[in-house]
Amino acid sequence: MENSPEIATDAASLRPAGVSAVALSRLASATGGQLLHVPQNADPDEIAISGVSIDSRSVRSGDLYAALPGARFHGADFTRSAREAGAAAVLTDPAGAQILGSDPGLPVVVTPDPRSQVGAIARAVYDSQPEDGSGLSLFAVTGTNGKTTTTYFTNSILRALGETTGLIGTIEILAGGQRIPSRLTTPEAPTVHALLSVMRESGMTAASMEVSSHAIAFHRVDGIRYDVAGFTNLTQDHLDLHGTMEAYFGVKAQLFTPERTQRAVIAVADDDDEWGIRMARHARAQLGAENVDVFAMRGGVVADREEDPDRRGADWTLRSMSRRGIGHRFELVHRDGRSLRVSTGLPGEFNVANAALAALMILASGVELETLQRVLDDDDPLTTDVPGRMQLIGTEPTAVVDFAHNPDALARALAAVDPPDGDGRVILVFGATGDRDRTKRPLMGEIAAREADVVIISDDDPHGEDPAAIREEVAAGARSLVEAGTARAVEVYEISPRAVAIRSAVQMAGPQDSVIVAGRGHETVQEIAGVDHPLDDRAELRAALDEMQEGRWERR
Ligand SMILES: CC(=O)N[C@H]1[C@@H](OP(=O)(O)OP(=O)(O)OC[C@H]2O[C@@H](n3ccc(=O)[nH]c3=O)[C@H](O)[C@@H]2O)O[C@H](CO)[C@@H](O)[C@@H]1O[C@H](C)C(=O)N[C@@H](C)C(=O)N[C@H](CCC(=O)O)C(=O)O
Ligand SMILES: Nc1ncnc2c1ncn2[C@@H]1O[C@H](COP(=O)(O)OP(=O)(O)OP(=O)(O)O)[C@@H](O)[C@H]1O
Repeated sequence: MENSPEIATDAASLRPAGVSAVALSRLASATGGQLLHVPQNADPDEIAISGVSIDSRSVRSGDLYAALPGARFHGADFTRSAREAGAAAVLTDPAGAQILGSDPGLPVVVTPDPRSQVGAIARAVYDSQPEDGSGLSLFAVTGTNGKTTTTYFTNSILRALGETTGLIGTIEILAGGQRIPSRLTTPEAPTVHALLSVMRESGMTAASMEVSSHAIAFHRVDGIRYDVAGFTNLTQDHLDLHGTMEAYFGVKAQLFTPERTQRAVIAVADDDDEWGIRMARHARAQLGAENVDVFAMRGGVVADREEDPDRRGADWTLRSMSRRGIGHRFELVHRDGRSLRVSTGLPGEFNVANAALAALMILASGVELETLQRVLDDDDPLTTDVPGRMQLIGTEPTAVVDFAHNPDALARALAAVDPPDGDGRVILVFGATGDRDRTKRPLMGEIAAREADVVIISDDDPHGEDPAAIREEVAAGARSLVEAGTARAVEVYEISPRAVAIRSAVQMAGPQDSVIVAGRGHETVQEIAGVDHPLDDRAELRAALDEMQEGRWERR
C-alpha cells in the first residue's frame, strides 16, 4: 500500500510508504485469540491489515484498531470513530468485546491481554526489523536519569562515524527527514515500529532510542530487538507506577534479556551502587558475560567478586579524569589493557558517565576501537547540545537550565553548578510535578536545602493538583533541614508563578553566583488544571538576564 508523504506533527501519523498487508486470519491466530464477527460473505484470509493503531484518533484506512483498557477509558468505547476512520478490524479483551456487543460492524479479535500482542503485530505489519538483517542498527538507553543525554551522545558519535541516524526520545523524534516534537519518552508500540520502518525507508542506517520504564511496563517496545542496550542508573522515581524500587528494577531489567537485546553496557556508579551491580549481574546471567560490558565510574570491582558468577568485576574503569572547560576529559581502561580517550563539553560528572556509556555502546556494536578513537578525537561528538540538559544560558552569573526532576538528578545538577573554591552561591529555582510520585517532593526539598544556598520553590507542572499544596510538600522537606540546622541554605522562598521566581533568582545573583532552574528543561508549556500555558525556562532565564544587563532593575 502507498501512503502519500506528509509533514507529521505527531509521531503516530508517520507511517511507512511500503507496507505489505498481512491477513487478519494470520494475525488473529498469532495472538491465540478468538476471531469473531467476520461478515458472512468475507474470508478472514482476504481481510488485509495494513496498519495498527491503539488510538481511534490516529486510525488510518486498513488499520487494526487495538481497543485497550486504560486508566480512564476503554478503547472499545471509541470503536465507532475507529471504524469511521477506516479500521478494518478490532483487537480487544473480553471486557472490550462486551462493550462492542453483538454487532460491532467490524471483525473482532478477542484475547485476554491485547496490549501485550500489539508489538508483535506491529512488527509483522510494518516489517520494522526484517529477518534478513537489513534493518537499522538499534541502540536503546534505559535508566532513571541520563537517557536523553546518552541517546544524543550515541546519535552524535554515529553521525561522526558516517551513519545516517534516527532518534526517538523525550525531546524529539528524528525520522524520515522530519523532526517531530515528542509527547512521550517512548511512543506506543505501533508508532515505534512504524518509525523504525520509516527510518529504514528513508535510508537511515542506525537509530538511538530512549526506553522508559513505562514503555516496558506498557509493552511499547515489545517485538523489538536492540543491537545494544545501555543502562545509566536506577534511583527513586516513578514509584506512583511501580510501587517499590524492587518492582521498578524488575521492569528495567526486562530490557536486558535475549529477546530484547543482543548486547548490553551497564554503568555502575561505585561499589555501593546496589542497583547497578544487580543489573550487571542480571545482564551477564541473561546475555552471557561476553555480551555485556560493565563500566564502573568509581571503584572498579563490581562489589563482591565472590558473588559475581564470573568474578569479572568491571570490564571498564575510569582513569585520569580532569576538567576540560566546563566539561571533562578522561580515559576508559579495559581489564585487558585497551584504552579509549574520551571528552565531553557538557558539565557535571554525571555527563562523564553518560559519555562513557555512549562510547562503550558504540564499541559494543562492533565499531573498531581505533575508528571510534579517531572520531572522538577529530569530531568531539560528545560536546553536542542537548536541549534543556545542563544548558548554559548565561555567565556572570552562571545561569543554567536543567531537566533534573527527581532527587538524584537534582543533587547531581546542584553539585555540577557549585562555584569552585566557595566564591559564589548556588541559587536554585525548582518545583515538583503534580499527579506524579509524591514521595519525592520532601526529598527534593531536603536536597535543595542541603546543596543550594538560596532555595526558591516554585511550580513545575501541577497538572490537576493545587500548586500551593505541592509547593508546601516540597518546602516541608527544605524547612526540616533548616530547622535542624543541617541546611546549607539560609534562605528558602516560595515564589509563584515560575517566571517571577526565575526573575527573583537572577535579581538575587551576583556575578560569581550560579543560578540553576531545574525540572522542566526543554519543555515549553506548563500544564495547570488541564490548561497549557506557554512557559520556557530558557527563554525566561535569558530574558531575566537581559533585563538585568540592561539595568532595568537593581540587583538585590
Ligand atoms: C500511565 C500511562 O503511561 N498511560 C498511557 C496509557 O493510558 P491509558 O491506557 O490509561 O489510556 P486511557 O486514556 O484510559 O485510554 C484508554 C485507551 O483508549 C484510547 N483512546 C482514548 C481516547 C480517544 O479518543 N480514543 C482512544 O482510542 C487510548 O489510546 C487508550 O489506548 O495509554 C495512553 C495511550 O497511549 C497513553 O497516552 C498514556 O500515557 C500518558 C499520557 C502519560 O502521561 N504517560 C507518561 C506517564 C509516560 O508514559 N511517561 C514515560 C516516561 C516517564 C519518564 O521517564 O519521565 C514515557 O515513556 O513517556
Ligand atoms: N547519568 C546521570 N546520573 C544522574 N543524573 C543525571 C544523569 N544524566 C543526567 N542527569 C540529570 O538528569 C536530568 C535528566 O537527564 P536526561 O534528560 O538525559 O535523562 P532522562 O533519563 O532522559 O530523563 P527523562 O526520562 O525524565 O526525560 C538532567 O537534566 C540531569 O540533571
